[in-house]
Amino acid sequence: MQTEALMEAGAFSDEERAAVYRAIMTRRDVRDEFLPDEIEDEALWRILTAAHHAPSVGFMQPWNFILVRDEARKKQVWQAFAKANDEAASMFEGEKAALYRSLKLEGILKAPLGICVTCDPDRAGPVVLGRTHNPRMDSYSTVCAIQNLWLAARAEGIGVGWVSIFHEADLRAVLGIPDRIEIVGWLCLGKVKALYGEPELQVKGWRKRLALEELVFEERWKAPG
Ligand SMILES: Cc1cc2c(cc1C)N(C[C@H](O)[C@H](O)[C@H](O)COP(=O)(O)O)c1[nH]c(=O)[nH]c(=O)c1N2
Repeated sequence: MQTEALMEAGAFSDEERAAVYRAIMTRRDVRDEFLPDEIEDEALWRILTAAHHAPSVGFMQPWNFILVRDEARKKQVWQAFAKANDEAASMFEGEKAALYRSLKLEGILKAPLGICVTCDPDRAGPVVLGRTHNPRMDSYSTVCAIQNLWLAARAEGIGVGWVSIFHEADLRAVLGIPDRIEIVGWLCLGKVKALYGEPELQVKGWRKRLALEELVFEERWKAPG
């Protein structure tokens, strides 16, 4: 062990621990609660720094963050969403379809900042430590970065909404993203008036949080029920 490279690893103080869990429990996906106020550069950089400190396979750090503030560009992104969302609505049936159409599933135009998070599979060369047997590991790493960003934003009082209802090719065309780069998420960021206390999809009757007890198994897989 290279002891000179190690840091202290004890549990956090009660207050620090409470703050970490508070960020986790009160993080919400934001669609409609955005305020128009700009996010300060310092806060944005702290949030992006948190994202950049996520774990990544082979420490490849495959992410990029494309910051989009231009209204015309956001309008193009929204149009790509609107097309896909219409298609999505037709995939549900009956009451579910009606409920789907009543949901607002993005804040692309309302949020002052859009961030397209991408994954570059070539960032660390063709053979990556840890990705040798599962090529999806670089995408998973990028998702870890998004989660760090989401939690740091919560601590900064900034809301984040993840929008995934797009044809990837449409977003690629709008943002000039080359084919070899994967688009992992479109994030809407902005200060917020308030947040839902529970997931909005639960509040609006789409789906409830599952009981953790039914999801944790000892030793062997168990079919539900
Ligand atoms: C990969 C991925 C993709 C999406 C989402 C999340 C994630 C992780 N979510 C947000 C999702 O609906 C939300 O996280 C859950 O409903 C739980 O709510 P809270 O995040 O706790 O508020 C989401 N929400 C939405 O309104 N439109 C969308 O396109 C998406 N896409």
